[in-house]
Amino acid sequence: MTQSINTTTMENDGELTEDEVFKCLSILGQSATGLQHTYLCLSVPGRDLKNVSILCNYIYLQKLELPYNKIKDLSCVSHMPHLIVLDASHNQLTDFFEFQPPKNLKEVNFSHNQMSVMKDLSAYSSLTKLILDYNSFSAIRGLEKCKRLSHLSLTHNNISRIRGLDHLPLRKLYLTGNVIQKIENLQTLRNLQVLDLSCNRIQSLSGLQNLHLLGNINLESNLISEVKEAAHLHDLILLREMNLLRNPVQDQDDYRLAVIFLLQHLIILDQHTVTAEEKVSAVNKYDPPLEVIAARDHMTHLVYQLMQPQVIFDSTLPSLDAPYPMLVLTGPQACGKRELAHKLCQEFSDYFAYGACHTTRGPYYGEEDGSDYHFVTEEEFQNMIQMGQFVQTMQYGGHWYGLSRETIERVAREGLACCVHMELEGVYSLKNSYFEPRYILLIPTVVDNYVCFLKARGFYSNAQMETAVSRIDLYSKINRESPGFFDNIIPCDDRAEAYQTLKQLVKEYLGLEEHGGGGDSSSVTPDNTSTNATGELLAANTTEATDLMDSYSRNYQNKIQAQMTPQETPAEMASNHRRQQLIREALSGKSPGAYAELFQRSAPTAPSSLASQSRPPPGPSSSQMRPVGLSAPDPDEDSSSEESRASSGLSMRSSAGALSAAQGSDTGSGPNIEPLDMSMLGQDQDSLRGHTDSGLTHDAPRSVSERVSPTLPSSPGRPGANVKPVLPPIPSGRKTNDSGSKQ
Ligand SMILES: Nc1ncnc2c1ncn2[C@@H]1O[C@H](COP(=O)(O)OP(=O)(O)OP(=O)(O)O)[C@@H](O)[C@H]1O
Repeated sequence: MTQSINTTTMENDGELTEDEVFKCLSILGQSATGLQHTYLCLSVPGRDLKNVSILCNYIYLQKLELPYNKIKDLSCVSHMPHLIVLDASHNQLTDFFEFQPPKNLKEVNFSHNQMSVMKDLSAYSSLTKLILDYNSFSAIRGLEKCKRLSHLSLTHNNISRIRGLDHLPLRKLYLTGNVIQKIENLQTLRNLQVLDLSCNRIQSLSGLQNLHLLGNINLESNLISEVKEAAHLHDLILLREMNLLRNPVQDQDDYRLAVIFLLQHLIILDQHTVTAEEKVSAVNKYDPPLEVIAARDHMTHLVYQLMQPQVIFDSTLPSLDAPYPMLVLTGPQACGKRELAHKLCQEFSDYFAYGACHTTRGPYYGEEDGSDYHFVTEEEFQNMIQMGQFVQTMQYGGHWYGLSRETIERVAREGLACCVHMELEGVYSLKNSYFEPRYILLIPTVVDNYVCFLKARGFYSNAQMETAVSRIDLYSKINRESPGFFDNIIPCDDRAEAYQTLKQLVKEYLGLEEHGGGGDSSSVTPDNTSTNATGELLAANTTEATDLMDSYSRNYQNKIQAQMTPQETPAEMASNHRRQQLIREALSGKSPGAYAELFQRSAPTAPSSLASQSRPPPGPSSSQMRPVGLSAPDPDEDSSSEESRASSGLSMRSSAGALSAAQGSDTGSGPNIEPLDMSMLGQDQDSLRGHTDSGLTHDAPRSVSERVSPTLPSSPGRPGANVKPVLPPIPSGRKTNDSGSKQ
């Protein structure tokens, strides 16, 4: 198809001439085979044209570009039924689409004109792209029938409300530079992929929730002030790019990490690529894995403890090599662990005492202060943290729970092992400490029964019950994925049965029963091979459990880790063998004297590792504590035995001495324990974390077996008055004697 053109060359002021048209006309897209696919295009930009009426003659034009002119009248378009693309941007048009609709008109650009009112565009149903930037529109209207409109740009107008767009197939919507205050009426734009609402007055991101194809949102220069607004976009899993620059929210601490955490699919935030490190930091900060929580908890308490004067707990340090015996019952809330712990401590009162944790929750009916928990205020609890009094803490259900050093100490002073109950996070945390408890998981296996029990208790809201139930899976997962994490697992659907199993197990731990005598009780091996309690399973556990001479065989995890640590030298092995033999003989009554000697040498000895240094004093009530270096010289100390020195950590004695000297503690006065003022140190929790991350890396969470050399003998029993021969090494039996040390 050819266009006949009258080539009159006369040029009037601002009037488009035929000559000009001729020069600017082009035929695009002509196919090699013929003329069928021609695309007739006229482009006359920036000529200060005012009058383009001559174009009435060019009825076959398909693309008309007249930007940067001074055109006020475009009625000539009425004569172009084939027009597909029209660009009349940067002109002086005041009328909106004042021409007969070309049937196939698809793209129109009227930006930078002087239009103020959008009118009905029903007749322009082929429109796919409409650009109306920099006009004076105050309302969006007339687009209802534009059923093919996928690109709409109305930037820099006076639009105050988003409306009139319902059900349009828009993929790109640009509304920059208006006066919009609220994101509304977009929920039917299911195809929307790009949304630009920058430079408006928007305060909330609500209203975007259903736009599931959104991949790019620009909200720069708005009034969004809360990070939590990003949660409205949480379900937009295709969202890859977002811009919140120049919003008040940018001033919030950790804004970027918080948004990255809330919108984990983002690739670009505020025009910067989101790095993998940022993603990991965000998760660690806002939804840390249990290990991370525990490591932080441990580091916090360790640092607070280290800030206190260093003392030795003579009740819990009979030997540096002998971990204080503890039993931890763990499992989801109200699985019966507290009740079972009490029962066990009653029945085995010669061996165990209940360690009451501190909590900020109020007492339930019938709960007595000091018996189930020590009930304290939030302020008291925080003070205790700052005084370095806790071994571990956790928040559960909005309340704090913590096991204080003094709780353990109190039981230890009685010459008993401490039995506590706690949630999984507490277990993780304790595993970072130098304690080596046995962990028994009590797990409901019939969820319905568990739910019934929770309901029957009448304490819990639905949300609390849901949390408790959901944590069953958490415990199971840990048990599945970390074999040996728990030393034993006991189904607790039937409390009486569970107690029998627990009792049996404890007897075996204590060596009060023959191995494998589990009878009908039911326990599960740590690798969760079965829920059926058979004597075989118990026997398997029993073999493990009764080897109390070796703290490294206490659980599989320790064993695995021990295997990964450097092997003993032959000399060390021989030495350890001799010493273990000595201990065994002492326990069996053959040579108590030798064992007692060994034991006594080690008691007043300084900590042998940083972990040991962290055995510091909890609180002012710890009358049993002595600052390191203040202990009276042990008359029985025998410097002749190098082996004994090694086993009792003598190699660190000098450093402990230095510490006490630095404290000026040779006056003999007790330790002056002050709460740690972190602000004085210029440390908040986060910077504290930073310090421990960098400066204290040697204290980063590690397993016990990593911290204590596997070459050291472990778990010797208590000398002398050893009426419970195979009980784990309970400190010194001051319950009945040695009152002199309890001042
Ligand atoms: N120091 C601690 N560290 C971690 N978890 C703890 C600690 N002390 C208590 N818990 C656990 O916190 C959870 C909530 O304790 P709380 O006593 O309020 O619950 P409960 O409804 O009485 O249930 P339960 O009978 O299990 O104690 C329990 O699972 C409990 O074992």
